[in-house]
Formats: sequence, C-alpha cells, structure tokens
Amino acid sequence: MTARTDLAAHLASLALPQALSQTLTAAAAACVEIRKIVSGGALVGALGASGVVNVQDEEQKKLDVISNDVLTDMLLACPAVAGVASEEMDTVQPATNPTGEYLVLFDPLDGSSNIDINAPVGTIVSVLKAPSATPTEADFLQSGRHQVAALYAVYGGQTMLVLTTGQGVAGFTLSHDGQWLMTHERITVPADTKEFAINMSNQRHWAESVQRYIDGCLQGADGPRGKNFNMRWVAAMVADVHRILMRGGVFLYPWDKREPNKPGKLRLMYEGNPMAFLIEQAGGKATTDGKQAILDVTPTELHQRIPVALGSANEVDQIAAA
Ligand SMILES: O=P(O)(O)OC[C@H]1O[C@](O)(COP(=O)(O)O)[C@@H](O)[C@@H]1O
Ligand SMILES: [Mg+2]
Ligand SMILES: [Mg+2]
Repeated sequence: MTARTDLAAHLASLALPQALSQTLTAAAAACVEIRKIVSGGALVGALGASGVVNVQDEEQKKLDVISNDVLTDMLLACPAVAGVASEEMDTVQPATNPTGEYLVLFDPLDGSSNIDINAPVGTIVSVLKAPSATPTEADFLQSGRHQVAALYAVYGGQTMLVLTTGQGVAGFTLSHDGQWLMTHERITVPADTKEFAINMSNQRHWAESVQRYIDGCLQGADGPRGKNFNMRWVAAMVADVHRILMRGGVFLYPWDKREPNKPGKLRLMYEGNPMAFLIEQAGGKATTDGKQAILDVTPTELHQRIPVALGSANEVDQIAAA
C-alpha cells in the first residue's frame, strides 16, 4: 500500500510561507486535542452547560469554553501567530510574542446544541495576515477575500480536517495514531443538486423570496423545478457544509423577521468567511442571498452576523432568482 500524504507534507507541497504553515499546524494540532475531549464526553466532564452567557447572548456549553481555551493556548504559543479572536471571547487577544505574522479567528465548537446528544460538531478557523505584530480589533476586520487560509475539523463518525490556502480544497482524516492523512485530494462541489438544508421550523419568519425558493423545492417534480428534492439539517454548519463539499447541496441560514435588526444567526468572521472561502475554492458559491458574495462583505464588527446561502453553484443561482 502506498503511504498517504500527511498534513505536513501537503503544507510543504504548497510552498507556503513558513509562518503560515506553522499557524495551520498549530490549529490542526488543537483540533486533535479538541477531538479527544469530544470523544471523552461525560467521562471527562465535557457535557452540559458552563453556566456562562457569551458575548453573543448565547449560553456557553462546557465544551465551547474548553475548546476555546485549547485553541487560544495552542495558537498563542505558536510564534507565527500575532493574535486570536473567537466566538467565545468578547474581543481579540493579541499574542505576547513580537514575531507573529497571522491573525486566527475561530468558532471553537460549532453546533453546540449537538454536544449533549452525541451528534456531529466541529471547529472552524479563518486565517488573515496581521497588519502589525501587536494587532488591535480593527486589524481583524478584513473582508473574507483577505483570508490566506481557512479550515474546519468535523468531529463525526470520522474526524476530518478540510483545508484551503487558496489552491483548491483538500481533506484529511485523523488516523488512530493521531496523524492527519490526506484522503480527499481535491474536493469539488457539483454544480447541480437535489438537496437543501434549512431550519424549516423558521419558515413563517423568512422573507418572501426564501419562501418562494423553498416552496419550489418542496413541490418537487410537480412544481416549477421539475425534480424532487431531499432535505437535511444537522444543526451544525460544519457538518452541513461538509456534506455539501462531499456530495453537493445548498445550505441556507437566512435573515428572518423575528429580529429584523439582526442580519441572520451565523457570524461573518469565523463562520461565514472561512466556509465561503472553502466553498468557493471547491467551485461552489457562497452568498448572503444568492447574489452578494460573502467574501466581499466589509466587516464592521468582530461578532457581526450575516445571512448565508451557499453550496452548489447552479442551485445558489436559483435562490437568487426566486
Ligand atoms: O438551532 P438552529 O436554528 O438549528 O441553528 C443551527 C445553526 O447554529 C449553529 O449551531 C451556530 O453555531 P454555534 O454552535 O457555534 O453557535 C450552526 O452551526 C448551525 O447551522
Ligand atoms: Mg458556529
Ligand atoms: Mg460555536
């Protein structure tokens, strides 16, 4: 059997700046540690609520806090990292070392409501160039087009890491001895699909165009789309996006009228942007509404929310046309 390429060899083959390779290696190592804690579950005290509400006004789970600490500690210990920002921290945390070149933003544990039911969760990471070695919050507010890398780890039946540095998308599976081995060399999203993902329980709150698009899918072969659709909702963006990268589909978390001043549920800097970079690099489209590319949105706040409609390119065009 031929030996598989590991993450280190893949990073070397991309001829990245050494500091970027170091940053990605540190993020990937943190995901291995988080995987161990996720796997331990109740045995290691990882389930349940932490009793604290985060800056998003959401109750933190213990695993949100633990994962955040693992990533923060391991990334700030990496000399290539100038600072970090997270869903679980009010503001950014600059590194104390003067050599950092990259900013790392993360959703340490995505799909928090899945933790206690042993369903898939993940970690999402975005990497930007640091304008200075002592970054401020304003330095992190760069549009997604400025990302130099994005990755996620999904802690499911297998543990996988999916990475882009702007040269396509590659997938790695965690081996029993803790190595990230390449199993998916060049991931592409099929342009067409018959599968959509949306939280249907919010249907009555959506804008008219989203209602029309989903209604067309639900009518199946008898309706305007002329084909039957399947629906999936894992309640962890990381797992829904992973499915789309593996077999196509669309994922929507649209604006809705319950809180009209909130643009959506998901966060731009550490959910929308890294996933949009991965989806675009795999040939899909990642938008706010079928039209506006997420990567072109100019951020104004670290924890900014954004509507999301991403996935198979032709299907995202259908969302735009609805
Ligand atoms: O509760 P809902 O409406 O199903 O929302 C699920 C969505 O919320 C999220 O869990 C938000 O992420 P966090 O768990 O990181 O807060 C997404 O991963 C997922 O797509
Ligand atoms: Mg999340
Ligand atoms: Mg989270």
